Amino acid sequence: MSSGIPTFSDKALENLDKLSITDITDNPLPALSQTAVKIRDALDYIEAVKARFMEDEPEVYDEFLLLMNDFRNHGINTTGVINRIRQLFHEHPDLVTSFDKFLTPRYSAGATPVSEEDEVEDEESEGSGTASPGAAGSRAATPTQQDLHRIGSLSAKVDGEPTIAYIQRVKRQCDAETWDQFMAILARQYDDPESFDEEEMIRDVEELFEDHPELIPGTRPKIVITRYLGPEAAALISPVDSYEVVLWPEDRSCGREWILENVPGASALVVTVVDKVFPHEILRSLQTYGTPGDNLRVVSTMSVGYEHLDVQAIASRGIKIGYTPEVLTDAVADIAVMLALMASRNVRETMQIVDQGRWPNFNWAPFLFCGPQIGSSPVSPQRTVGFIGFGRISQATLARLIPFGITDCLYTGNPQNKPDMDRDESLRQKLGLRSLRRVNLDELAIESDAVFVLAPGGPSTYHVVNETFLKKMKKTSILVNAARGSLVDSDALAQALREKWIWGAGVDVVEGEPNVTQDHPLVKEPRCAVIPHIGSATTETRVGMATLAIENAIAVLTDNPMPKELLL
Ligand SMILES: O=CC(=O)O
Repeated sequence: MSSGIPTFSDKALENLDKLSITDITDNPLPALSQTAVKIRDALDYIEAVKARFMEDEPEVYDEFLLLMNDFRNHGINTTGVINRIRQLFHEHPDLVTSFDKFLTPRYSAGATPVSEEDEVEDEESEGSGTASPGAAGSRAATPTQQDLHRIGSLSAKVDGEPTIAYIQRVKRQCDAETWDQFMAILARQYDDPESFDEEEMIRDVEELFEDHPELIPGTRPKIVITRYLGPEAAALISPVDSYEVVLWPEDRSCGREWILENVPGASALVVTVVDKVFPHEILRSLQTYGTPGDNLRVVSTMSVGYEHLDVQAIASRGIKIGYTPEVLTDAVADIAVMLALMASRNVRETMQIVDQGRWPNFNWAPFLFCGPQIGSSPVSPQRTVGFIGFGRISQATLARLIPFGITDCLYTGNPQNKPDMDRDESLRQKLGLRSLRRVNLDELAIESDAVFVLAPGGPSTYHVVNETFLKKMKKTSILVNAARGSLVDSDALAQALREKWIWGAGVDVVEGEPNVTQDHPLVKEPRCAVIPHIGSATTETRVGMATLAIENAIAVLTDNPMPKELLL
């Protein structure tokens, strides 16, 4: 069938007890009752619509779900829903055809819009009994309008959470026996529609999920957010009230106690780069609630770096991790260039002259405060930049430096990854560089006029810039760190500046931050421009990061692919 909705033999219309989500989604079915087939057809249809539209036209899928909900709540009648489906899917005739299979012959007979008279007549003749097993007869597994009402029934009860997502959540979070009991409760409404009592069904489901309160229909997945992330991000969570949002209300870091108190029962945890308390404590805290990771499905950080997360521990519990690469590339590349200029042009020291009111007594002299020019010039026709790490941010920084007159580029890469000569050659040509080469750390230190540290933190890059490295650098060179403090040995850098092994430094990150005070060795060095980790701090970038962090979390909760999942 073109719709992707399978048909079933009569033999398959048996044995409701054997129904499970595996039957519904994964395997050829051994034997299904008529009721089970109907449920499955409805779910399959919703899944097919979702697959068709979710990626490129999510609004069509949303509209379809709303339509089903409206129908279920009698906000629209059968004629209305049929006509709207035909409009909505007018470019997808297979979906219209599949939908017709849910209808009685009267409605499905033609593709032309149906009239109000048809509606009245049909509802009179159909009554409520057509969904009962006894009425299956020749129409076998074809659900009726009544069944269509029921497609929406679950979604209404889960407070806006799409039916499929709710059912998949139940499947994921309960054992096989509970799942079978759940399906049996749902199937009752199909088997005996006349005495079906919705309140009773909800009560039974509530009782069934006594130990899993988050699965009770109407109980929304809980999202814990450690900081208000601005109106754009907030708008992503609030419109349908699909989530129970627990938000730290103050404009300062929430601290570990607050996270530990609130994370039990949460399905998603959204954090920032300053929330360093997990995962050990959090996972321990979850143990008091249930098996760690049972409820918590995603940790989403509003940062590209993830050294504050024990990613291995989180991932090993099946919890997904979201992060925010790309959106901050430009902002961090801007800061890297700024720090390079600040370091080479003595900005820290010269601004202090003004700040301290010493300008009036400042004795101008031809070479006072002169630093190395960042780009090439007739006096120094070659200028080489070196990048420790050559990812997106390094490449964006390099592109920004080209107009200054950079002539050559060196970089070090992750030893696990092979050099990509073709990529390097095409980048070299594109940027008009004389050379662009991957080298080892020694060569990079020796040859570069400016070294940019832009690699991820963590054990494999710990103190790559140390005394040995700094001693190899040119006396006129500068060092910029806009990555993570842990890559640079602060004491060695302070000594290098003090003893003039290198010219200057600019750092946005310092090991041990934010505990960096006036007596920190780097702060005491006038040739070191220190700024407090503001690399991504443009309004546009932070909005992008905040919304991406929330989108990552919501994607997991709605069983969609995460826009930016950290894959280990
Ligand atoms: O440092 C900032 C980030 O990791 O996003």
